[in-house]
Amino acid sequence: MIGRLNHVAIAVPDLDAAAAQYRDTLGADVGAPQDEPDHGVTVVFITLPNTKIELLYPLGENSPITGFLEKNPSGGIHHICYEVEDIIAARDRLQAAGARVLGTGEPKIGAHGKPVLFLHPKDFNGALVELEQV
Ligand SMILES: C[C@@H](C(=O)O)C(=O)SCCNC(=O)CCNC(=O)[C@H](O)C(C)(C)COP(=O)(O)OP(=O)(O)OC[C@H]1O[C@@H](n2cnc3c(N)ncnc32)[C@H](O)[C@@H]1OP(=O)(O)O
Ligand SMILES: [Co+2]
Repeated sequence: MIGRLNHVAIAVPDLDAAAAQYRDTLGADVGAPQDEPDHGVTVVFITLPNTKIELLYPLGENSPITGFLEKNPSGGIHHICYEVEDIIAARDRLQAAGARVLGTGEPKIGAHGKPVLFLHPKDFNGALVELEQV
């Protein structure tokens, strides 16, 4: 059911410094910061030949990554995003298998303008999983 790895997200305490490090030190193709108010984050996408890295920084007062950064003040890998062809079919299959879909259970539009859902990290080996319909 899951397809390609769309991105690996890293929560960072300083978005400009992290973007500069990927651009200047690692020599990567780094995009501009994008505010995602529906998700409570500002993101910077880094395009690699085979996938993307998503740098995450909290936006607003109820950001879902505030607690994560408090626990990991130097930053850390926050989630992995897999592509699916049909996000509703994927959600229904996962819920039938007992996995917890986060939020309302209805997909939101993600940073690429496509529907996304998140799965509880405790149900997936401690790794928060995002699904993106492509
Ligand atoms: C723009 C979009 C896109 O790409 O298109 C995005 O990615 S938006 C990316 C940002 N959006 C999201 O993350 C949305 C989905 N996330 C959420 O709903 C939340 O962040 C949760 C994953 C439910 C965590 O919520 P909260 O921070 O309140 O958790 P909590 O402190 O109660 O944590 C419950 C347990 O989960 C663990 N936990 C929390 N966040 C985790 C993470 N990212 N990876 C692995 N484990 C994690 C905690 O350590 C704790 O374990 P212990 O109990 O063992 O200590
Ligand atoms: Co993401």
